[in-house]
Amino acid sequence: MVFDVLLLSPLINKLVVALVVFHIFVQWFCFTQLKRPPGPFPVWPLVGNLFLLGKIPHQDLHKLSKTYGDIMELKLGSVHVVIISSPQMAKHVLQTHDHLLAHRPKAIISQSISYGGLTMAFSSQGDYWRRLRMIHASELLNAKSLRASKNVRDEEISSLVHDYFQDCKEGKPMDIYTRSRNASFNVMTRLLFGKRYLGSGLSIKECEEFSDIINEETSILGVFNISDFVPLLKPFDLQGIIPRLNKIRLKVDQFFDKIIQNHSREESSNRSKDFLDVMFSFNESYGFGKRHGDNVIKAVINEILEASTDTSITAIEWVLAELLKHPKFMKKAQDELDDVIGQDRVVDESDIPQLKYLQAIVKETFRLHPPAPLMVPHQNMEACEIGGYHILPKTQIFVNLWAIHRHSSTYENPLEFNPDRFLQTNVDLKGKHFELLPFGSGRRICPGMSLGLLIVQMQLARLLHSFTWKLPKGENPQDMDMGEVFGMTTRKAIPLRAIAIARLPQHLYLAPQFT
Ligand code: HEM
Repeated sequence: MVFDVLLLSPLINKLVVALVVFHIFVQWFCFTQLKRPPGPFPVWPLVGNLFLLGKIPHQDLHKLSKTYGDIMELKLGSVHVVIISSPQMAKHVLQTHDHLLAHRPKAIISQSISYGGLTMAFSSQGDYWRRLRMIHASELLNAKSLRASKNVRDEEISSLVHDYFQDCKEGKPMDIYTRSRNASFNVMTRLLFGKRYLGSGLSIKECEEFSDIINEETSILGVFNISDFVPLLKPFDLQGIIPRLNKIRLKVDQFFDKIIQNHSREESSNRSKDFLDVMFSFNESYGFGKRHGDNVIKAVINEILEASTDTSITAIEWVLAELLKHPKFMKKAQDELDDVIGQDRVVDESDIPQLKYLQAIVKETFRLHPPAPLMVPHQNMEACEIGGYHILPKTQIFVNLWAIHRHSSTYENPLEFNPDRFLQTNVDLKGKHFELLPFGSGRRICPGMSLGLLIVQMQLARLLHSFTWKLPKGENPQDMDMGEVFGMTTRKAIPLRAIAIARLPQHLYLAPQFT
């Protein structure tokens, strides 16, 4: 109605046309004065290049990079965005100019979920962020802490294998993502505050509460919020995001408040120190009051749970999907497991270094299906240069792993799933080889890389060693849908369901005795 009135007025029409022409002229002028990265032209007022992005942005950006190059600039609404699509350019961003480009943009959803930027991923570089990284490294994620928590991982994986074994007798297809997620959630909640939450035999109400929170958070974190890019639209909240965020925040508050209270009550008893205790000391050292301190704890614990489970389970689901699609690689992995482990014991974490083929499969899957294909956006506060191009201050930098991992300068037949390509190379996943960066690189590199890798490699080793996997009757490997759905992590659009058939002696499937 409003648009109709506007369009009917010739004067307003002329004014709009004049403004658009002026806007395009200003852009052209600025563009020719400074050497800015190439990008689609013209850039429309208000929306910029927003209409170029569809449902799966990393794939759209990959296509655009074929026209505009390995570094390109887009304007999404009023925000300048630079997209990095080659290993060489990624090295400029994550190594050469890392110190300038490791800030984070403030977005409505991430600010709310992180209690206003109190988490590691969404706080800007500075003392608070540095100290958070330090305590994560020294108290939870370093080699010594990982060795100390081995029994927790062993128990949860054995429990997962036991559950699969019980259910596989019926020969029904099983949902891989949900089961695997429960196992790694339990690992994390036990490390963080000494409690198992998800899975069989536990308080149904608490489990459901917890599952709900996590599902809602995962789903909203994957929403592309138009108000972040077109601030004029912010008051209208066209996607109805604010009420959803308020609801989530209330649930997260209630859930974690209970955990913090129970933990404080148990303080006097003789339990061993966990990560919540570490966070209480962190708050004390900063002199945070009760209210702010509790928010810090809720934000940080919530982030670890989100960051650690969805990413690793997404990877596990993709590996199994690729192996079901390419049974010859599944056979090679199982032959290796039989050679190294045999069939009269289960896999142990100490076996992983010898499982070279399994490691190659994991690398190849991370290459084709990086769980976070656009990483977490970086930002520069000051103007700088990348690869000879001028970058305006406060530009959002997206490193497109999906494009980098398919770059023809590095990979032969880049679209083909072929783990053998990693057998003769020294390329690892630790952020030093810019052609394979599923965990990022530089100062923002994923602090949970070692734990994430352990979860992925161990679950896969146990699942492949313990079971033969088949697609449900009537489903053909060649016809398997490998489509993606964009979100906080990029999952398989059609969740994988597969049939497991036990392949080891029965006593290797016993339920663990939880410590
Ligand atoms: C397969 C598993 C995982 C993958 C693929 C993964 C991937 C990533 C990526 C790509 C980033 C962004 C790097 C950047 O922006 O430059 C990141 C950041 C982060 N990850 Fe992970 N991650 C995994 C597991 C974990 C685990 C197990 C934890 C915690 C226990 C964790 C905690 C974090 C945190 C806190 C950040 C933010 C770091 C910062 O901004 O300083 N991740 N991860």
